[in-house]
Amino acid sequence: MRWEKDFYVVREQQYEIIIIPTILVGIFLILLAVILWLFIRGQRAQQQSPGIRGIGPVPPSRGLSWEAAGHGGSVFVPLKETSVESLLRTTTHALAKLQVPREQLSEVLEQIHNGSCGTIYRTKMYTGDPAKPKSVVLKALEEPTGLQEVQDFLGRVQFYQYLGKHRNLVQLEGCCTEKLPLYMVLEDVAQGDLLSFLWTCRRDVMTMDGLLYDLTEKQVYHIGRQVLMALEFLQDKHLFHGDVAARNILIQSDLTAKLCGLGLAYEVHARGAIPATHSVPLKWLAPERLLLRPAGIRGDVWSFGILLYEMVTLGAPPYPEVPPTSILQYLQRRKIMKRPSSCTHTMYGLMKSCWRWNEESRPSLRELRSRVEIATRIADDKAVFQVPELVVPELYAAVAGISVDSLSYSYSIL
Ligand SMILES: Nc1ncnc2c1ncn2[C@@H]1O[C@H](COP(=O)(O)OP(=O)(O)OP(=O)(O)O)[C@@H](O)[C@H]1O
Repeated sequence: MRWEKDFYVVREQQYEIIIIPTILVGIFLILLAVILWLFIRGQRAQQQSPGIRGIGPVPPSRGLSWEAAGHGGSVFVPLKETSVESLLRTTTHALAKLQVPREQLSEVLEQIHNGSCGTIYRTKMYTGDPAKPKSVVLKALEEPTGLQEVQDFLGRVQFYQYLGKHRNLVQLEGCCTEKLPLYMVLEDVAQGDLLSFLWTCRRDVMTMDGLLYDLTEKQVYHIGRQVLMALEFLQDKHLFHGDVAARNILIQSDLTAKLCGLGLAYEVHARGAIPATHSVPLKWLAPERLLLRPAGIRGDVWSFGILLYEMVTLGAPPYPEVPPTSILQYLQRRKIMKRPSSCTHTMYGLMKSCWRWNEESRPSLRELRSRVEIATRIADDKAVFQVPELVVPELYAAVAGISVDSLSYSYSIL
């Protein structure tokens, strides 16, 4: 019996000899695995960090130059910052020359539009003589807002800065970007947009704020020529507008035209392509845009033809008999709008050249401008366009395929 007892003692000691080293080796292996995992994770994070921290603009495409895509004049704010405050701190420094002290702006804001990147207000800016404040328009980005929206807004400010001044583009006067709400301060083109002007010309209104509500053929060419000059300016910077329409042209009392609605031009500049989220009313678009093919300045030439149609019809919706969603099929049958009765053959000839299916066959902006200039010489300066029917904005919006909220027409003058 004794030998049996001894045997058990020996076996118990053997277990200890086997189990303890096994546990130790196990712990060692687990520790090694954890250390290895931490090391690999660190390496990966290092490799990925530029992509995670800086979302830069998509590389340019369709012949946009590196400069035009926002790299030439350090136009865009990289999203390196992790909070709105630090982003504003960094960018405000870059935009120092444009900063307008907030106390120069009146606190009384009159809302005039709900724009695509925030509310648009009219207010007064006190720069010199307090008795002579200047009327300005503010595009505002108000709280609550996110980092992406702030970056986008700042990108738009820098886009205006990059564009520089042109008589026929709405001018940036400055900005307030050191804290929220952010403001883009624009010159006030108080008479409003061309579409509202055209609709008012249908009414028995003679003048308002110094603007004569009459439109002759010569004036149509005068406005058209200015729009072409603004487009040439954009083209020289390897840009295009992408949304040429009467609703995106502002006019002054002396019929100076200023192109606004530069949102799409900014998007293309920043991202190198038209983002899928940016919708533009279909009836103004060239076939290549409707077919989602690469767009360019010749698409603006097409829309310029529609703009001429809008002017001679005093703001009628294009293709009134075609539902907006059927416009591509309509154009694919090689159909274009008929000559409005108020339109001369010369002007209709211009429209038709803009509406050539093949974009290369359409005239260049310079060609178009010289044709407009020649046509101006013989254009009628006496007869005013007349359309007796008044516009019902909701009906117009449905036929034109645009949202009624995007119209700036003041109901008070209906
Ligand atoms: N400088 C201005 N002077 C007078 N009215 C203006 C001015 N800027 C904008 N508006 C008014 O606001 C409307 C919308 O302007 P705009 O298209 O520039 O802004 P948006 O909707 O933010 O477009 P986008 O994103 O394309 O710039 C215009 O049709 C006009 O009625």
